[in-house]
Amino acid sequence: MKELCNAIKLKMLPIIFGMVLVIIALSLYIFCKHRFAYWHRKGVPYLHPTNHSAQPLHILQAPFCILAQKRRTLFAPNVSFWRYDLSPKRRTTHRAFLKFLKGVPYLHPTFPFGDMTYLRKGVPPTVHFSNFYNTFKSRGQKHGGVYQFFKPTYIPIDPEYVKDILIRDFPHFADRGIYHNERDQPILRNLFFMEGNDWKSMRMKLSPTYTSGKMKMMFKTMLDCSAPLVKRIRDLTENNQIIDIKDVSARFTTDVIGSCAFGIECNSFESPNSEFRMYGKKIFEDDVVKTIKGVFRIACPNLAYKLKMVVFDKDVEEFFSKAVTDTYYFRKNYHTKRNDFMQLLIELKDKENDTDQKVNSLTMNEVIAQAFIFFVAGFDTSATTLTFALFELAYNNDIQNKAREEVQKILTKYNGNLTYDGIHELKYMDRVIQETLRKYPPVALINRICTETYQVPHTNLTLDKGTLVGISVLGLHRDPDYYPDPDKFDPERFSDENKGKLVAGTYLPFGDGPRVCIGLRFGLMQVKIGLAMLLKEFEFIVDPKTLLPLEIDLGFVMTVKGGIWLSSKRYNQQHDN
Ligand code: HEM
Repeated sequence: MKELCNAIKLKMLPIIFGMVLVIIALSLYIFCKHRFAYWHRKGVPYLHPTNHSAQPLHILQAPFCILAQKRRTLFAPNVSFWRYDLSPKRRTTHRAFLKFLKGVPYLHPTFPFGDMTYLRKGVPPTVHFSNFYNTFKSRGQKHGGVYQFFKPTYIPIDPEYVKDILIRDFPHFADRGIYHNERDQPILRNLFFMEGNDWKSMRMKLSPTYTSGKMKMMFKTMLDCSAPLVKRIRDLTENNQIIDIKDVSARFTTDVIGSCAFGIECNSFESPNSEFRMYGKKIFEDDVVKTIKGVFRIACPNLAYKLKMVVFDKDVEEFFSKAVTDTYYFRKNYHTKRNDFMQLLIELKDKENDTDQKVNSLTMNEVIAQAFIFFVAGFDTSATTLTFALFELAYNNDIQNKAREEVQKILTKYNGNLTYDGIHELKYMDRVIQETLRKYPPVALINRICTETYQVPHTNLTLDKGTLVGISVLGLHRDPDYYPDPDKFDPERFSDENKGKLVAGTYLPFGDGPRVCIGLRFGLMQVKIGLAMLLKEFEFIVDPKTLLPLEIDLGFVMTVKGGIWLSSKRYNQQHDN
C-alpha cells in the first residue's frame, strides 16, 4: 500500500510541478498584459522592448508569447503585449522565438525590464532615453511612451510639449518622481527630492541663498580654491605627467563646494584621501549591488519603501551629518561667521527660536539635508562641465587660443587679477561653456511625474496621475534639427547673433521652469574661474590615452569610458622659446 502511494506521489509530482508552472505563467501573463497595455490604451506611440540574447529567465516568457500569438484576435484590440501585433517582422520574431524551445538563441521581448534593456547591454539609461528620443523623432512622432520595467513613462519629443511640462503646466508635473525615503534617511529631505508644498516652501526659503549678491560674496572663497588646482597642473606639467582631468576638476569643485556649503577646507589636492573627496566619489560610484538596488527602487518603489530602502550609503549620511553639525556648533561656540552657504543655512536655522520667523526656519536635519544636496548636486556636475570644456579646448586649438586671449585681455584690464566683474566680461568663455553643456549635458535626463491628471494639448491623450515623464536632454541637445552638425563643437551657436535662432525648449542643461537648477549661477561661476585660471597659464592638448571618439559611460552624471587624459605646457614658457 505504501509503495502504491509512493508510486502515485512520484507520478503526480511532474503533474503538480507542471500545474504550478502553468499557474505562475498565467499569472505573469495577466499581470504583464495589464501592465504593458497602458500606452496602447492611451493611443501613444510606444516601443516594443526587445532583447537579442537568450537568458534563462526567458523560458518563463515562452508560454506567454505563444499564448499571446494564439489569442491575438481575442486581445489584440486593447493589448500592447510586447511584440504582440503580428506585423511581418514581428511574426519572424515569434518564429525565431519558437526556435528557443529547441535551445536556439532568439530575438524576443523582455521580461521584466520593459524597454529598459540597458542593464543587460551596459548602455547608460541616459543614452537609452536619447535612443528612445531618436526613434520616436525619426518616425515623425511628437511624443512616445516606454516602460521602465512596468512603469509607463511618457517621453515628450516636440519642444512645445517639453515647455508645457516644465513651465506652462508645471502644477501637473511638480515632482520628479524619483524614489526617496525621508523616514529612514533624513538627508533625503532636501530640495532635490522634496515634493509638493514641502518643496515649494523649501525652495522659497532657499532661493535668497543664490542671488547674485550672495554669489559675489562667495567669489573670493571660490577663487582661493583655484590656487591648489593651478599648483597641481603646474607640478604635473613640470614633471611631464599626463592629467586625469576629471579627477583634478572634481578635486577643485569638491574644495569649492566643501568650502561654501560646509565651511570646511577640504584640501582635496594636498591630502589625496581627503574625506570629502572620498565620500564624494563614493556617492557617484556604481557597482552591481547599487545598480540592482536602483532598479528595484524604480520598479517597486512602494515595496522598497516598506523594506526601508534608502538611497545613499549609511556611512555617507553619517559623514555629512557630522560635518554639518560640527561646523554649526563650532561657529556658534566661537562666534565665527563666513561668507558661504553654511552661514545662510545657519541663519535660517536660528529663526527656529523666533516665533515670528519660525515658518521660514529650518530644523537641524533640514540644514544637514540642504548642505548635503548642494554638495552632491554641485560638485560632480560642475567638475563634469569643466572636464568636457577642457577636453574640447584641447581638441580645438583655435578655440582654446581665442578663449585664452579673452582671459588675458580681461586680466590686463583688471591689473592682472581675476575679479567678480571681470569674470562676467568673459563673453566668449560663456559661449564655450554653453556649447560644452549642450554637447555634454552633465544631467542628460530630466525626470518628472504627473501629479494631476493631464490632457496633452491638442490631442485626445490624458496622462494619469503617477505617469512618469523622461525628458531626454541629450536627445534634444544632439538633434540636428535644432543644432545642425551636432557633434561639432561650435561656441558660435551661442553668439549674440545666433542665440535668437535657438528653439525654446531644446536647451536644458539646467532644466527649466520652477524646478530649474537652483545652483546654476554658482555652478557656472566655478567652472569659469577654473577655466580662466588654467588657460591663463597652460596650453592643453589631448593625450593619446584618451579613447576617441569619446563613449558615454554608465553613471548619474555623464562620464566617459577610459576617462579624459590631457597633457599640458606652460603657455608663457612656450611663447618665450
Ligand atoms: C554645471 C553645473 C550644474 C548643472 C549642469 C546642473 C544641472 C541641474 C539639473 C539639470 C537639475 C534638474 C532641473 C530640473 O529638473 O528641471 C538640477 C537641479 C538642482 N541643482 Fe543643479 N546643476 C549644476 C550645479 C549645481 C550646483 C553648483 C548646485 C548647488 C550649489 C546645484 C543644486 C541643485 C539643486 C538643489 C537642484 C534641485 C532644485 C529643485 O528641485 O528645486 N546644482 N541641476
